[in-house]
Amino acid sequence: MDCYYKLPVEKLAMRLLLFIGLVISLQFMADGASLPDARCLKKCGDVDILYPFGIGEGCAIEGFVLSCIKTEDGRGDVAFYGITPVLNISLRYGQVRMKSTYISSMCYNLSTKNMDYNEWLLNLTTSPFTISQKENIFIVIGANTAANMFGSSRYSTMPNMIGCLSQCSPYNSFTAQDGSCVGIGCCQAVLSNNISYHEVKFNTFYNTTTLYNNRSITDRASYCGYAVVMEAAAFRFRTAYLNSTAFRDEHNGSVPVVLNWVVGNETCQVAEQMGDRYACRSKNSMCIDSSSGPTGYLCNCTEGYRGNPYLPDGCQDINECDVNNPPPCPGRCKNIPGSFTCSSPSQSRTVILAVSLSVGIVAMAMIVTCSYLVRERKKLANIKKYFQQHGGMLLLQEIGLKQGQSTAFTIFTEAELIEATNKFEDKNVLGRGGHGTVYRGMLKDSRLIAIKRCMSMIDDRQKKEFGKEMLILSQINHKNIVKLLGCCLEVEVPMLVYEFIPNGTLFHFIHGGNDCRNIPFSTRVRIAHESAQALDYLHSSASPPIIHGDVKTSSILLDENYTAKISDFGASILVPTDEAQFVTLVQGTCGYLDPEYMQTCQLTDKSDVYSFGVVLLELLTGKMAFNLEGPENEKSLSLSFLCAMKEGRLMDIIDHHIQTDENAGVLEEVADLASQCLEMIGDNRPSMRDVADKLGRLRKVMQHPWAQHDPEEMESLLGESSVAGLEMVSTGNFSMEGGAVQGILESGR
Ligand SMILES: Nc1ncnc2c1ncn2[C@@H]1O[C@H](COP(=O)(O)OP(=O)(O)OP(=O)(O)O)[C@@H](O)[C@H]1O
Repeated sequence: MDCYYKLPVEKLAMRLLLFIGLVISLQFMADGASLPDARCLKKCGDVDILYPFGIGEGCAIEGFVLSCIKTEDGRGDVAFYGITPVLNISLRYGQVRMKSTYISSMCYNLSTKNMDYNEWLLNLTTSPFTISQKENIFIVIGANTAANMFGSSRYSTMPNMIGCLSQCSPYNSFTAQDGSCVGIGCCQAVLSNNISYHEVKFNTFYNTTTLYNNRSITDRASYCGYAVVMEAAAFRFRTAYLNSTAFRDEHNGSVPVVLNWVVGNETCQVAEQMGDRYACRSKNSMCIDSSSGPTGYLCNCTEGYRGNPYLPDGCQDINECDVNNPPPCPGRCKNIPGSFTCSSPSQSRTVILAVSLSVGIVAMAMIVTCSYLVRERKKLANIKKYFQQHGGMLLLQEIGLKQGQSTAFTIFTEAELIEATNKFEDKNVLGRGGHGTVYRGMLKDSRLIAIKRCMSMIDDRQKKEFGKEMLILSQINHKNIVKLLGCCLEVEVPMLVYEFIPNGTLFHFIHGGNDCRNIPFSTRVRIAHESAQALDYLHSSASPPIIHGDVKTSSILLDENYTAKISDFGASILVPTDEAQFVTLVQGTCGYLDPEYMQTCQLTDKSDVYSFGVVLLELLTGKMAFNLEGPENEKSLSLSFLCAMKEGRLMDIIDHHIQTDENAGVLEEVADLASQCLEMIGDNRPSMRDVADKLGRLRKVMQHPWAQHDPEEMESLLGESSVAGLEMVSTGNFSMEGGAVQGILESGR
């Protein structure tokens, strides 16, 4: 608004000098300042209370104690410094923004017809605060107002005086304008330095008395003049301030003012030596000498940190890579304490590649290790499972009980057998049977072994009893039976470990090569006798009795002296003690199978006798038990033999190598014995004991050729009348027995 009226100049000497609530006689040092604890308020109203400020004693450094007071309407809180409300606190710049009610004014008093002067002084001398020179400005508002500000600094004895005159029409020819404070209705002057004390004085020569007196009847305007130190950025002149109370009203009787503050009364250099009294507590903080005076200092967080430097650990690392948008590097940004590093895109790629590669390798190594561990664990679980499944525990118990007895039965680990056979190498295969493959192996103590690795598992009943049965079989100790040394139970299908018999099978001996047929008769009878003794032992002396179940020339092995050794009885079964439980297991080999067993499916010791009869026939004839390629009536050796016997053409079928005069009698006896073994009805067959005895006697006869010419001698040798009719044979070379067989074979070649 324009100032049109000229008021008589009247000096109203009303000077209000108030010593304000901000006058604080404080030692605003950090001396022994207590740190705020959890109960100290962190906020009051909208103001964040940042240490060294605090609400109440114990929460602030001396001189920075604020109070949190309810607003008049009771709705909110306001932080006060003394009687002055705090607007906000800046730690970084060491400033506090406050509401200043120290607005000096001069207004025309209707009753006294004079000007009323209301002048303020502000004394901050003993406080840590100074009025910021940079942020504040001295303002004089009025149509005809002149005011001086007398200021002083705590640090200087030099007074600081500023004067400002504001005039506008009608006191001069200029009209005031909104936003313009150039001496027309509004005058402003910068402070010469940071001041800790100031007082305002109006020049009474300039007043609005004339203007008031000249006003029209209806003009009720209040023509006041104002003088104030306030925040420059918060002030914008309006002409309405000239003829109304708008200036005071607008700011609710107060204006913002910015104060500087410092901690301590010393310089950084001194403060840093003060130990506990040094206010910069955070380890990532630094001291800054005060810019508002020669002494006192501020604390700031060092570069790369932010937070409150006045608190221990108050300065926290800034993650520059996160906070900067765009990020501070074109490549890969990596935050490090107090800073960050950048790697160029290509470096980043290399790093990424290297990292991914290492992560990949580590992951791979972990996967391999894990799968190895899982495999090993599974393997161990399987070992345990199979071992238990196959009756290993029972077997261990039994072995424990039988300790001290002569049995040397071993439970082999799979690893031992793998090592012994060089990982079941093909060149160690001794032969492949119907149930599996047999490998030669050598144990650590240089003992040779034969390992039977079966293809399929035995049935469930046998599974449970397997270990136990193995132990029973291992106790069989007969010179003509292959010794079962042990077994391996920790695999799905158990493996059997036998003593190694070096000279192959009887089958191979008879049918194997061109000269093999030329086996002396005595050797054949010896082998038959030894085999019969072994079977008799299984039937009669083993406890419990054992049926071999698969007697054939390929399950009779020959040792280094060509002594017969019955093998493969691991597949045989123990004779059931309960008669009702006759075995219904179908086993045996074509050509050797007991015809009665074929009908009844009941395997008995007489089944072994029948099969042995076929072995006898192979020894006598040199023919195979079953010849698929032969004519119909000659396919089965037993059938063609029985036929020949019946038709009286025995010699047609007997191996011509052994058809000598001296052999004839015993030959017929053996043939007769074979035919008895081949009886259709099991009960009509002799027992293995009978067969073994007879073969034994026949061997004696052959060793005493003279007896063949003396029926009495013969009878006593044979020990039975049936051989009375035995045809006497001339003396042969009977000395070529046992260990001499090899010599025979060699001389026969
Ligand atoms: N203890 C051993 N010592 C040396 N060789 C052996 C031994 N046991 C078996 N063999 C060899 O392994 C071959 C296969 O044996 P296996 O007992 O599996 O055969 P099979 O009796 O012919 O067959 P099946 O298991 O069907 O009865 C035999 O023919 C023999 O040559």
